[in-house]
Amino acid sequence: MESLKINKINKTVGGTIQITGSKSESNRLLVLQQFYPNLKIENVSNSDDSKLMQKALASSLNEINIGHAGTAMRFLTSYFSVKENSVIVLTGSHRMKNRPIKILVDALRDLGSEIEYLEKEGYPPLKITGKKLDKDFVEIEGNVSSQYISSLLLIAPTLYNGLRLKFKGEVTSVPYIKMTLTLLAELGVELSWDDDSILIQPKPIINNKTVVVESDWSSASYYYSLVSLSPNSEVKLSSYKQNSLQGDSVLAKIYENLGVETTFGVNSITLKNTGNLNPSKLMNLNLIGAPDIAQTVVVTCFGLGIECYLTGLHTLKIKETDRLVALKNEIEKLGGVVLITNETLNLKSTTKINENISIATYDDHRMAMAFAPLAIKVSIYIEEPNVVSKSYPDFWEDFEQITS
Ligand SMILES: O=C(O)C1=C[C@@H](OP(=O)(O)O)[C@@H](O)[C@H](O)C1
Ligand SMILES: C=C(OP(=O)(O)O)C(=O)O
Repeated sequence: MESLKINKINKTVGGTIQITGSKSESNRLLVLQQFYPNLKIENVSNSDDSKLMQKALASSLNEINIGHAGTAMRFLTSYFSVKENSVIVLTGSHRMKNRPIKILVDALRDLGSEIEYLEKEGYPPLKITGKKLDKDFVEIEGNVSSQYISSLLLIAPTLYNGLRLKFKGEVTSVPYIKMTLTLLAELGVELSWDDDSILIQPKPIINNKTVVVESDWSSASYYYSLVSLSPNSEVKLSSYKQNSLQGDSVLAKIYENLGVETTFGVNSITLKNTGNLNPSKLMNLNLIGAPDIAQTVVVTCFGLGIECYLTGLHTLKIKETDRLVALKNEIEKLGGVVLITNETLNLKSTTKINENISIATYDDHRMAMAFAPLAIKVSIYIEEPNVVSKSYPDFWEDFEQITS
């Protein structure tokens, strides 16, 4: 097993980092570019997930393996369903074969798609026979993953009559649905969202358009954590904007309470440790709209010795790993106390952090990146450090640059 030792950081953290485009925005735009070839995309994410998406879209093979990339799996299921005259087997990593997809497949079948399960009912791999879909209304459950909804929305303007999508029950990770809708609207697609229904009008062609992808806010979260834990630190990140499509930009607000001030410049943000922290304060947050920053926030609070109570975490169980269990296991190795349910996490406040602990990463990029900032407090080992490439291949070089 490969493992990376990060020695306790003695320097004040500081520097400037350029992070590539959001993987969520990139993977949406890459699908849309297939429908609208006159769409140009700049600052595309260099993540494995976006490279896998590009490779899949360019592939002439009849079996495509998208590894651990959830958005690629979900978005391509709809994409290949409407790609006429194609028969594709869409598969992924062992974990992907255990991430549910039934809700999306049922919705696509209701619209007329031909999709078969090749192994376990409700899970990848899928055999998808592309065809023209002529229905224009579908109902879908919204509480398991917003990616199923985004996936349908991405093909919606290519359907002859567009699509009316009605939600059953509560909808999770809503900012990601808004991101999809905003990108469609930027391309000129007419749409509306009223209560439990989204209506997308057909749009067979668009005018020439260039979209510059904003850099990835989920990747920025690890610098928020570092700055919060490192007194007097200051880090500049580009290219970011105040009016973001990414729900994880809520970081700026959340970390105000964790001693980090965010200043928006031209295309950049500067994070500064203010030292304004009330260590007795309980961080009580609902992260239903920003599930990917849960690990970062928990580890920051642990490093600061602050109790936190996070809710809205039910989707964490079906991500790259069961992130609730993974967080509990690893924080408890470091000497913390974590109570979890299927949708909440309560970290108790502790003062001591065990040194030289080896953090398991469970094939989850965010486990590796979320625990790295604890090196401000203690020397730590990160197992399988290369997992970071799923979303942020340059993470370790960038981390090294500002911490040494
Ligand atoms: O649509 C997207 O780009 C994403 C939606 C979220 O998933 P869920 O909707 O499954 O929570 C998020 O966790 C994932 O990293 C990216
Ligand atoms: C959950 C994530 O990705 P996905 O669901 O696209 O695999 C993530 O990047 O944290």
